[in-house]
Amino acid sequence: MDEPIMAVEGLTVKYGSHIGCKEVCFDLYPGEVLGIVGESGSGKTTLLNALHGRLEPSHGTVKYRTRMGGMDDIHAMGEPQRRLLMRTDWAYVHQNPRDGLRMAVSAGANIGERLMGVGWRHYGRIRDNAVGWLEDVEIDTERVDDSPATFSGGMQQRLQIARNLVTNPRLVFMDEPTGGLDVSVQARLLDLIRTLVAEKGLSVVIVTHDLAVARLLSHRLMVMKSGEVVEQGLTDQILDDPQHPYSQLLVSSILQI
Ligand SMILES: Nc1ncnc2c1ncn2[C@@H]1O[C@H](COP(=O)(O)OP(=O)(O)OP(=O)(O)O)[C@@H](O)[C@H]1O
Repeated sequence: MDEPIMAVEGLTVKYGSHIGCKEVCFDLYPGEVLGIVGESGSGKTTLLNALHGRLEPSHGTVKYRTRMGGMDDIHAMGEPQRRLLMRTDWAYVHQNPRDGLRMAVSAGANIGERLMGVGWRHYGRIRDNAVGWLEDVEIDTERVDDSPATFSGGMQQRLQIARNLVTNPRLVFMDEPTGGLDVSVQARLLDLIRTLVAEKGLSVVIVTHDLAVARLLSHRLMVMKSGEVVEQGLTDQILDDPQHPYSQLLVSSILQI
């Protein structure tokens, strides 16, 4: 079996005396998609932010397997090293594409500048790559010089995904990537994400309150309530036969998924 790409132990975040998330433990393996589900306020975003270093834990560790093969504690490393990971190995897809895109520059530049950030310099190659990615995420390549501000919500989200994946990250964090979109747009986007994740063998941690999204994308699920993980396991197992009363409540609140 592969070695984990991320290992999380006893991760706890407090806001003053208030618990954001408590004693979270899991290993994430290459190519695995982990869904974090739970109602609003259950600690999903707190956990996601602690995983990629934006939030400092009160205790516990998050270790990440670098390309060199070692496991580095991401809270012990310096900010420059974390930023480098964010530019190269990691990607972050925000719920609101405006938080992950630069609206003042063209769609092509949104993709191209990530490549420049990892050292690409040849304009023609950068542009060709950007155009290729627009095709991959089903955006009309004639729109390459348009500002994302002129795109629909679904197009903006697809552009954000292209901008994130162009540098071939190994680990992608997603925060409600289909939230706020129409159901039909959501379905197409989910399909695209599922295809890209499988094709590129990405490891993904995805936060969602939508169990249908979790069912479609994730191999494994973690159910959170009041900052604690109340159940974790294979997605199908949890959704078909939830053991914890809170998971049972979540699942029964969905009529059909
Ligand atoms: N900056 C903060 N300061 C104080 N408390 C916070 C802060 N951010 C979150 N919390 C609290 O921590 C708990 C977990 O919040 P969090 O945002 O992680 O939940 P969530 O599951 O992501 O919710 P949502 O789905 O609504 O985004 C909540 O009780 C919330 O009020």
